[in-house]
Amino acid sequence: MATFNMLEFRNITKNFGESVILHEVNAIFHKGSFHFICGESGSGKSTILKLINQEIAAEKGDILWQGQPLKSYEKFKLRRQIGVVFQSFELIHHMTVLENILLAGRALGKNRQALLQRAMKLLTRVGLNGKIEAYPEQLSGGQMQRVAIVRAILNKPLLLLADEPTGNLDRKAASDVMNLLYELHREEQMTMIVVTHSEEVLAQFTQAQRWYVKEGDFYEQE
Ligand SMILES: Nc1ncnc2c1ncn2[C@@H]1O[C@H](COP(=O)(O)OP(=O)(O)OP(=O)(O)O)[C@@H](O)[C@H]1O
Repeated sequence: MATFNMLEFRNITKNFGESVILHEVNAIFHKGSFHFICGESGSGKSTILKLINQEIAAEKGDILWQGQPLKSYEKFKLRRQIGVVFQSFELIHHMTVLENILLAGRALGKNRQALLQRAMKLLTRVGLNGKIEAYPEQLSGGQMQRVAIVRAILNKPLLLLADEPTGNLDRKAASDVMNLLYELHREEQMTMIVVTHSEEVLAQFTQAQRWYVKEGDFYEQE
């Protein structure tokens, strides 16, 4: 049987106008692994997540997902397989915690009862089962991010992308959210790629793989 890497960048070049963000970079992300993407502000960290999530396209090269060019997948299929968490939580303010979470599942056409069960299990797991009827504005930042994480993993994606998930949180909430992400990665065998520029976060997880984006290059720290 053919073997393939879960996610692979092959000779990817990405420019914005005259700025070269990535120049012929290669990278491999294995199934079940946990990665940080680091680098200075403006270096291209979010750009890498946006390329994986097909929000933007590369000028040159291929991104392979499960051995096939990412661009050959239908978007809705990728949405089931790749979850995303943002710095700004991106919750819908007029919807309750549970409605926010179920909306993502419904959009992907899954059975409501199964989704509800999974949502309740995850909300209990992240300590928010008492908040299902609350609205986002009634939650702390750390709680909002936990809701966003539950929403992103409701459909058991193979890969979770997180763009500065602790960027809007105080030190304690940031540490709790990062611990939660790492634990969920272990419990759900979910591959994760987390963008951060926080030295504190990096110091907390020395076991994770680190990638740096710098002046068009994208490389793994040995
Ligand atoms: N749609 C776009 N059009 C033009 N330039 C862009 C676009 N998106 C990003 N850029 C530029 O590309 C560079 C990399 O942006 P990116 O958001 O990936 O950086 P980053 O490393 O995530 O930064 P930060 O840590 O500040 O969030 C920046 O100089 C940015 O201004």
